[in-house]
Amino acid sequence: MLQRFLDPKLPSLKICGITLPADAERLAVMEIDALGANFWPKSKRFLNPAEADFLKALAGRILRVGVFVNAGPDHPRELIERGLIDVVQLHGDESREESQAYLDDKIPVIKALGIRNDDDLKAAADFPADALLLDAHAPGLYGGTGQTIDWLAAADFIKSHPTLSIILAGGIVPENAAEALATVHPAALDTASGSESAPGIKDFEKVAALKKATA
Ligand SMILES: O=C(O)c1ccccc1NCC(=O)[C@H](O)[C@H](O)COP(=O)(O)O
Repeated sequence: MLQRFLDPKLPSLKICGITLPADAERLAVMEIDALGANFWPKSKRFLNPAEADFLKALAGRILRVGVFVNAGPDHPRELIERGLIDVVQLHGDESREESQAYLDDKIPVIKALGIRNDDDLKAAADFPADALLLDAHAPGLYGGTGQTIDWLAAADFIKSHPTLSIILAGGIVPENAAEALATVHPAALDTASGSESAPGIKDFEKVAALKKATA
């Protein structure tokens, strides 16, 4: 599933920040490629791992990504072992070594990077991960801000690094998703605030419009 999700010829959609079992089920029924569940306790979209067993039933139907911020090595692995998630998304200040350790353990890993400028993009190029998620720089918040990054710079970066798998995040909404794909050509789009009616509550009119724009 990860391979299909990251295939640049078939742009994918990841809906991040799900908190409700019914929303997760509906995303799977709609054949959305991936969902993100946020296990950072300070997120407005925090999903308590003790209440996340509903993710098990979605195995094989939708790629399940667990979002972590500076969680250390054990917590993400525990959720993988519990069968709740397929992929670890490191969305904090995690080091190259931490990310490499997931690759060494054959655990799929996405590293999110807050992008301010070209230097941040250059530094991203050799980060060890299955995919890089380019997000807006958000000190203290880390993600889910609705802020966009410089799409033209991201497009240049992708063009000059054709072997990298890049997910574009930050301020993706139904109104700009098609343009984001046409401009940047990422393997996938990722959205949290652009697909909800309130933090952690998905708006399925927006989800349907996002799916249409990425189809
Ligand atoms: O959404 C959050 O609250 C969040 C908090 C801390 C780290 C990551 C977080 N979200 C992860 C995502 O993958 C979001 O989709 C991404 O940051 C883009 O968010 P948005 O601009 O709201 O679409």
